Amino acid sequence: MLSTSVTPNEKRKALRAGLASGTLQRFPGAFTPLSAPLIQQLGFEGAYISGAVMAAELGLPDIGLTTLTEVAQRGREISRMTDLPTLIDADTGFGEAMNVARAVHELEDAGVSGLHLEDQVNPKRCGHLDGKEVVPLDHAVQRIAAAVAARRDSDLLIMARTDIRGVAGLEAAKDRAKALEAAGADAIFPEAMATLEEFAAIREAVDVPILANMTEFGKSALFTHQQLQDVGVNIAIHPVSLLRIAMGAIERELGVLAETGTLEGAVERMQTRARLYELNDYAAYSAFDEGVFDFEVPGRLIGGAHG
Ligand SMILES: C[C@](O)(C(=O)O)[C@H](CC(=O)O)C(=O)O
Ligand SMILES: [Mg+2]
Repeated sequence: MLSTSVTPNEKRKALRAGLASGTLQRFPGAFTPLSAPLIQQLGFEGAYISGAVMAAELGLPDIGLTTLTEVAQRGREISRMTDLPTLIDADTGFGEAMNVARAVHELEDAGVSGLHLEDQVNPKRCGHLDGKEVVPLDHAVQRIAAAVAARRDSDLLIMARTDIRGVAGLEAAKDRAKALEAAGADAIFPEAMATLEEFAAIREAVDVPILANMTEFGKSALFTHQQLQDVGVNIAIHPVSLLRIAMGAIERELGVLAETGTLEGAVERMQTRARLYELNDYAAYSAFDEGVFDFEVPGRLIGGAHG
């Protein structure tokens, strides 16, 4: 009820343990706070909080227009709704090294378990588009070093994302991954890897956990969790999938309403009221009410029907 009873530090420790377990950690993108308990109930190991989704929900393209305030707020809203670890997209860190430090503090206070910082120039773009640019190595290293130095909880996971593969190829991605690991990154997010062999090459290049981004309509084929685990990937994200599924269904059913004037025929495909109330733990609130409003003072019942 209200919020998870698992503390941010407990989630951070769970994230690190999962990444070290040798079992692929599966992190679908929670596109709303309500989708976080669904991810948990279906048995996934964590929830990803996508920057592209936050931008899209605001009707913005994924080019770094969301503010740290908006991102931290969403990180808090989603993290409070699940016992699972949450990994958030911190884009390029909202500016230079000092801005990165501030972003780490705000996201840490929001209760996320980990964050990733990318080496794109500002304004950034989706990592699966062409025409990206990355900052020089020393600038990318500076961002990670600033983040590692700024965190107050040493269990907060600082993940370095590099977009350089799409700019300068796989060898450059291996070199940059090593440098970012040396700068203190706890994990590496090699963006837009094209094949399983490329993931295997990054796996061989670094000792820290690596992430696979299984986003649709991008540069990577949609490998299965088993395929990714077999080449040593430690965590797979499906960042925008839930938003895409939801918006696809919404567009289809709204079309039916526009055409027929009723959604009667769509009800069977909808989430039921009962299921919604399960997800937001409605019963716990009723129990809380009863406990509070039927509080008994000797000789007198306060609130409820008698208060
Ligand atoms: C992972 C990502 O950074 C995100 O914001 O979710 C995006 C996802 C996408 O655009 O499909 C990305 O740059 O890959
Ligand atoms: Mg992003």
